[in-house]
Amino acid sequence: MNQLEVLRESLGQCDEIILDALLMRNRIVEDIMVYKEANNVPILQPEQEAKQKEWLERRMQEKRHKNEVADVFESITRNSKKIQARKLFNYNIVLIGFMGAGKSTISDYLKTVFAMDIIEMDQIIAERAGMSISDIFETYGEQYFRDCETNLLIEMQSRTNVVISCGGGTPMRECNVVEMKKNGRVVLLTAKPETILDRVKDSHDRPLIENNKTVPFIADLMSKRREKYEAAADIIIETDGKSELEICEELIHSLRQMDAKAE
Ligand SMILES: Nc1ncnc2c1ncn2[C@@H]1O[C@H](COP(=O)(O)OP(=O)(O)OP(=O)(O)O)[C@@H](O)[C@H]1O
Ligand SMILES: O=C(O)C1=C[C@@H](O)[C@@H](O)[C@H](O)C1
Ligand SMILES: [Mg+2]
Repeated sequence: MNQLEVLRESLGQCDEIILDALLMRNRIVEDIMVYKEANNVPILQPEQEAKQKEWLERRMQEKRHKNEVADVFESITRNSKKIQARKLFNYNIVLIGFMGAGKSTISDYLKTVFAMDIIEMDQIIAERAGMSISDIFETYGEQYFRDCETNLLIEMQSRTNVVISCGGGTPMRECNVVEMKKNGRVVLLTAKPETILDRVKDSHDRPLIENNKTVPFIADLMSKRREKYEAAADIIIETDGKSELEICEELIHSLRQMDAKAE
């Protein structure tokens, strides 16, 4: 063997070690999930990721290829999150609820903890149309916008482990609810009108309440929509006074309970 062949063989041995370690690591990630569920330990422990980052930082001090190694570990972490998510859910999570209930906030958090892809329905429909939601309503009418919502929900049925953050009015159309449920569990996020007002009072991107940011107006619109929201929901989570972590933990727990009953 010449030197090049020897080096290539050594590289191959390294790859074997990495591959075996990765396969073992992935199995352990799944085992941890099983243990947590069986022993009622919180599924989400974000402090654990911070500890792993600190460990890597310490181990790589003064070492060469620090950035390249950090990049590999980032990918390992991201893929571990995806493995955890797939172990928990083999469907999409569809978030519905009133403006300001926290659909986008909770989607972002689920992306952070489970590396799930997010579908912000309003944003995607606006991007595809090349205009704002208000302009779509004005130019093509609400019916057209609702058709876009229905088509996007149908499109998402070919995906799994995606978080779909619906528009506030998406579940008002019955056929949208039918499409959501074909490959998704529907999670209704709620909050009291006072909480909603407090959350949305400083933003100006919600045309339906822009000129009516008062508790009575929000309460009235909410009560008109409540029945349809609740009818669409597989699970309901009250978000008042709860952190993102608490809401997501409750969401995971309730979905898992629901899946266990269905089995
Ligand atoms: N659990 C929470 N605790 C405190 N603040 C929250 C919580 N959830 C959301 N918020 C805040 O409330 C505001 C509205 O939340 P978010 O944009 O996620 O609502 P949304 O349901 O996506 O609304 P929309 O239907 O208008 O898109 C944001 O500023 C967010 O930071
Ligand atoms: O509540 C609604 O009906 C709407 C809420 C927004 O998310 C947008 O989807 C649109 O402005 C309609
Ligand atoms: Mg949103």
